[in-house]
Amino acid sequence: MGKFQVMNHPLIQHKLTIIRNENCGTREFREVVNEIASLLAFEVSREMPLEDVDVKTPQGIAHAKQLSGKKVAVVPILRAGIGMVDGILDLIPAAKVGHIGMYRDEETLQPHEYFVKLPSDIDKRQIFVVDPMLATGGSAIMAIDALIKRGVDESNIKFVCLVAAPEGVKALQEAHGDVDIYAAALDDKLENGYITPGLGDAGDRLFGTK
Ligand SMILES: O=P(O)(O)OC[C@H]1O[C@H](OP(=O)(O)OP(=O)(O)O)[C@H](O)[C@@H]1O
Ligand SMILES: O=c1cc[nH]c(=O)[nH]1
Ligand SMILES: [Mg+2]
Repeated sequence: MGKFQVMNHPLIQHKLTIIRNENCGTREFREVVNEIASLLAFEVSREMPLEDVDVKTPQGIAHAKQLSGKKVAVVPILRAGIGMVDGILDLIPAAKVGHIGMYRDEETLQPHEYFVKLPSDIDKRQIFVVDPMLATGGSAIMAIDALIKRGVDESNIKFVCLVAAPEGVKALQEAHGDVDIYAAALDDKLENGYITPGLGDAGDRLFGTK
């Protein structure tokens, strides 16, 4: 069973407070989302496997460590997930980036897939699916369905978000039990499909629409 973890690092919590504020403008929102994404990637990457390696320094041989696990792919769920990509690439610059386009019907809250473009070796990579918001869970579930359809094993997927609703966590765990879920916060509830208190519409706040 995959785990659900709230990342309580003080810098993550402080920065999340900044973007929750309704007076935080587009420029600052965009900047701080990337900063939080970096910090989340730092925390999540603690679990990456290492192997021993000897390296010749100017002074001798160091018995050192290097990453030994799968190469990484970051897969943002469009649009809002794009806001987290640069922050993660700052930390894992060699990662490839796939995109899954998904919009939620405002009436039914059902997700609709409109774009999928992934690295050709996606099934061999450690995947971080990123989206600031896990609300009903529909978009995350459908995005992960799209990866599984292309040969990805659920256990190679980590879902990283900023704010999660209890309803979304439950739905995602029920649909994809082996996916680990990481969030900066677990909020109270959904109201009319929006996470409450949440931070509003992440896509609109990132891109200055509406
Ligand atoms: O868990 P869910 O109930 O599926 O809701 C979460 C989704 O809703 C938002 O995207 P939206 O559909 O607003 O599209 P956008 O990113 O293009 O703004 C958000 O970025 C998630 O993708
Ligand atoms: O609260 C929410 C729910 C879904 N999508 C958002 O951007 N915000
Ligand atoms: Mg979306």
